[in-house]
Amino acid sequence: MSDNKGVRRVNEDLARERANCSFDVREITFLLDGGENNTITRKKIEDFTLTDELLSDKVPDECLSPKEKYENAVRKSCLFGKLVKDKLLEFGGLETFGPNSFVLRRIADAFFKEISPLLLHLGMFVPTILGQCTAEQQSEWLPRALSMQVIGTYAQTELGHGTFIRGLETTATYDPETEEFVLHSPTLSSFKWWAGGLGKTVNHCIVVAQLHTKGQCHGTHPFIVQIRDLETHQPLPGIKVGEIGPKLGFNTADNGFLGFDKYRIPRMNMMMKNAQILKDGTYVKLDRHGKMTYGTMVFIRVMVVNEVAFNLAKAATIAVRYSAVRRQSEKKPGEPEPQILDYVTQQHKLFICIATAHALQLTSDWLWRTFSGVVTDIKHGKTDSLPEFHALSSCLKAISTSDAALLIEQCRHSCGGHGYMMSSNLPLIYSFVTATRTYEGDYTVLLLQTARFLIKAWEQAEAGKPLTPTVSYLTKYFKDGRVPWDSTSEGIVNAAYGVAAGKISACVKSIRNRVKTGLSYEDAWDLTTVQLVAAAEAHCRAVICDVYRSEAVRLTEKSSPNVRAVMRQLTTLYLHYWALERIGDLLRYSAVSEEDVVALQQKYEELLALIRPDAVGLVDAFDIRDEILNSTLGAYDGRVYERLMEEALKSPLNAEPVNRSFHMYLKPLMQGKL
Ligand SMILES: CC/C=C\C/C=C\C/C=C\C/C=C\C/C=C\C/C=C/C(=O)SCCNC(=O)CCNC(=O)[C@H](O)C(C)(C)COP(=O)(O)OP(=O)(O)OC[C@H]1O[C@@H](n2cnc3c(N)ncnc32)[C@H](O)[C@@H]1OP(=O)(O)O
Ligand SMILES: Cc1cc2nc3c(=O)[nH]c(=O)nc-3n(C[C@H](O)[C@H](O)[C@H](O)COP(=O)(O)OP(=O)(O)OC[C@H]3O[C@@H](n4cnc5c(N)ncnc54)[C@H](O)[C@@H]3O)c2cc1C
Repeated sequence: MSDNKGVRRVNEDLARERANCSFDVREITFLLDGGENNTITRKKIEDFTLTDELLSDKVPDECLSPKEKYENAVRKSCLFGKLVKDKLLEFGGLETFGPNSFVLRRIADAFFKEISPLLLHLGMFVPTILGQCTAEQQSEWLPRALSMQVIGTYAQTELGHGTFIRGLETTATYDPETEEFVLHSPTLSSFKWWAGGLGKTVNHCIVVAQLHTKGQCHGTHPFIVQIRDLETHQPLPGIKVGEIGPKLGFNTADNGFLGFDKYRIPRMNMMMKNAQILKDGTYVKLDRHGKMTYGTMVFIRVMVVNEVAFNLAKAATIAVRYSAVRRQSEKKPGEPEPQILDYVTQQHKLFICIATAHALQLTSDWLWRTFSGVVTDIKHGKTDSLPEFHALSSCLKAISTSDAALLIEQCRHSCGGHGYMMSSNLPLIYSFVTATRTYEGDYTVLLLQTARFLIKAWEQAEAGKPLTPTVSYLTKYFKDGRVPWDSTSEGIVNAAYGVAAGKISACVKSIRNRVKTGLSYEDAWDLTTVQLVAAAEAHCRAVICDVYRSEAVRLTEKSSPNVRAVMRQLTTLYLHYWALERIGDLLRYSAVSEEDVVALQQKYEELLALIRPDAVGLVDAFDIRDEILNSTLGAYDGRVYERLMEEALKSPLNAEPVNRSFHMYLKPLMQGKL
């Protein structure tokens, strides 16, 4: 399925793997895409966007200077932006920012090895206009944003505060005389810091600031602010803006800083869907829930689960194909060197990556559907489902990003030395994904948000009150005592819920015991946070296991027997992997015995052997084109060594036989003349 344009010889081992695959690869591709029609549309979009003319880079990006890299990324962003503007919206209008945006994201990876400086424009500026503006404001800003007349970003985080939004220091003070807001950065720590594209690219940004009117502060609110002249691109008077410097990744995203010196914007530039300032400065709150201005963050947390699933699929594709091509060592004296994929330890490193990519993809699709329901509720004025959804999206964002980053690094390890090459693309995939664990809410902080919800849910269960769907298991496991053990998939999911319930119960006891000693509730909570994070993690793992298992069963109801078999092997592998990883928890909270543990391990190893012949087929089914994979190790044809050499020869250091540093430094050193 993947692109293998031109008739090039496919590596023999890969060809044999494909010939031996037990199922029709396309069938799984359709499942993962959400149906054959989606696959057809995606491929059509990929075919007309991924042309050599748009993508060709004479020198690899990683060999460019930071400035050249940025300029190349802007060039490609404009080509990509024009494509989106001219053609891609035909595929779904504004819906492009729904499910089809995943296709856009996928294609974007062929244009940018790192990040587009315009990612935040499409990823956060436009969604915030949709989520935080009134209809009137949307009609003013949306057409200009979608046609790229205004280019924006989302500037919330400051030098001094990222997590604690209520602690932001930038002020927006309303002046009824002129009907304007005065934006000001009172301290160094109040400078906006991090917003993608802010450093050099954008001319507008959404600024989150403390709103002051009539001598009162009403907390943080979003404002649309023009920061650069549309003609000259010079920063406007009262604006101090620049780029924050090199980072572990994201180096083409020109993340920026921004300070205001009593900078004025019109009253109507406050995004007024959830709160308004009347002309005379009266504050009108429209958000009955209180956290609706955090909506863009919730939206991105949902998107990020899909984002990391896709990136893990890329890493798994690279590592599995490479492991089928690479031969090393010998299993028995004198035997030919085996494919490294034949080492059971290699299978242990990699098959969990394939299964996790499926688990996260199916969970992400489910989360997106749940999110759409919440959005519909909100449109009808109902916000009751928001606390549960905030708890759910927070933990899924935290666990999916953390798992994906660890497993992508595992894919890199599994490729030995060549995995360390930038041309393998594994370092860039890792540097991108590891950032997702931090941005849009740090891992620990988000799990603690989920824990707040879980503790409240436990108290509700105690009081005999009804519980919302994702915590309804607490009623079942409310009583003390171990969860019965049953080694079926359903049994493992139940045990995972039992572990979560046991951990939540332990947290409640800890907090109460600490309060009994005279501590305040806040101090008791704080001292229990290590356990609370673990409880939220256990809850989230149970949800992922449950959703993955049930969605895989549902999706494969009409599949061919072989596809159903391999999909079942993967879900079972995933459940066994996590049961073994968390065996201490199971021993504490369930009735699992030592013999059961031995049986779990044995079954896990059997599953590795069963999946082995289908491993290449499974990663082919992700159907990620070579242009998107961008990898010397993972291309469809498996010409690994040829590609490594071709890329090495593009290094600027190979452009001349002798570098001038020889004459300037080495020779004088050799001759004792330095
Ligand atoms: C080509 C491309 C096309 C398309 C692209 C499409 C998609 C792109 C996909 C991915 C994007 C990729 C890349 C983007 C790259 C980088 C972007 C990065 C951007 C950023 O990072 S923006 C900054 C994000 N910042 C954060 O996330 C900060 C985290 N902090 C918080 O969220 C809050 O401060 C925190 C920690 C939740 C606490 O808030 P606060 O102190 O105000 O609240 P309390 O703790 O007191 O809680 C009060 C109460 O409120 C509840 N609550 C909190 N948050 C929410 C919420 N969001 N929704 C609902 N309820 C919430 C909380 O639970 C408490 O409830 P309780 O009292 O317990 O009942
Ligand atoms: C690549 C990248 C891109 C970004 N893009 C943007 C952007 O476009 N726009 C934007 O506004 N922001 C952006 N950010 C900022 C990002 O949202 C924040 O960095 C993130 O929310 C974490 O906040 P922080 O940096 O303040 O970390 P901190 O909160 O300072 O965290 C540091 C440590 O303290 C711990 N900690 C903090 N609070 C608590 C607590 N209450 N309980 C327990 N532990 C705690 C954390 O767990 C962490 O270990 C970006 C960040 C990165 C890395």
